[in-house]
Amino acid sequence: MITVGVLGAHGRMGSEACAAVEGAEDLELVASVDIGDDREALRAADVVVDFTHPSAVADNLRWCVDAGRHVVVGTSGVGHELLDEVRGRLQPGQGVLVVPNFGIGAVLMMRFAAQAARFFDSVEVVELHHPRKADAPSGTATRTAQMIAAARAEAGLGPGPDATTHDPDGARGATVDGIPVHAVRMAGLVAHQEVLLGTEGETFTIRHDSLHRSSFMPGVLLACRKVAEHPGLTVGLDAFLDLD
Ligand SMILES: NC(=O)C1=CN([C@@H]2O[C@H](COP(=O)(O)OP(=O)(O)OC[C@H]3O[C@@H](n4cnc5c(N)ncnc54)[C@H](OP(=O)(O)O)[C@@H]3O)[C@@H](O)[C@H]2O)C=CC1
Ligand SMILES: O=C(O)C1=N[C@H](C(=O)O)C[C@H](O)C1
Repeated sequence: MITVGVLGAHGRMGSEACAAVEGAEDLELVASVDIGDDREALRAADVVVDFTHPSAVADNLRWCVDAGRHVVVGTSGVGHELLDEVRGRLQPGQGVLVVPNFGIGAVLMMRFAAQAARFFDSVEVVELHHPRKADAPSGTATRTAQMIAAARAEAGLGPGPDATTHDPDGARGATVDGIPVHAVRMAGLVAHQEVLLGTEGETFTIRHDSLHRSSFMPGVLLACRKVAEHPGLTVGLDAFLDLD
């Protein structure tokens, strides 16, 4: 039996994760912690799962690592600096898994986007989410853009063609590692993303839709089961899936 604690337990993802853990025969939910609660309860957990807020995740992650817990981070907004710091804080045998998106389709979308990126002149990312989301661009879009940029750099490709010289309102969107990223917030949506690729006479669109937060739960449970078997810091669920 693997014991699990959830941070952000009252939130949209945290509550879903608590229910999923409670429904799994090989996992036991031993701590449900939300804002204002004492994190000490998490010491009873082999694995702590964080679904809190981009402004809270760094402090939580430091606390969990220093408490010697294995950690699964679902919260968005974990940047390179924090990853480097965490790597240096880890104790031998301790596993931390940071997952921009637990959906299997989203993991594949990111992979396929990176695979396709070198074959097209242009590539842009459009992420679409529910309007209660705190951060933009999404963690998934950021990770996708980073993977695309790395693949293009490896192939010796730079940014896509773009004649824009006048964009006073930022209509061309943000850029992540040089890749344009656009964020839509709209009532009725959950979590969606399109990767648009184009070259002479041809376009290619990769789209993923999470229609319900249950889509993330198989990935969350897999992460809880496997994180202790992967000591060190891992980014992305890919490493825990047999994708090749
Ligand atoms: N990796 C993935 O596959 C997915 C990741 N996410 C990410 O997960 C995060 C949470 O999303 P979501 O569940 O929709 O957000 P919610 O706002 O619904 O839930 C967050 C919960 O965490 C609580 N909280 C905030 N700060 C702390 C803290 N310091 N300690 C403990 N609890 C805290 C909030 O309390 P209060 O409301 O009182 O502030 C709230 O109950 C986001 O970063 C989101 O992007 C979401 C979906 C999938
Ligand atoms: O806030 C959300 O809802 C989601 N957040 C994650 C992100 O920022 O990528 C994952 C998914 O997109 C849902």
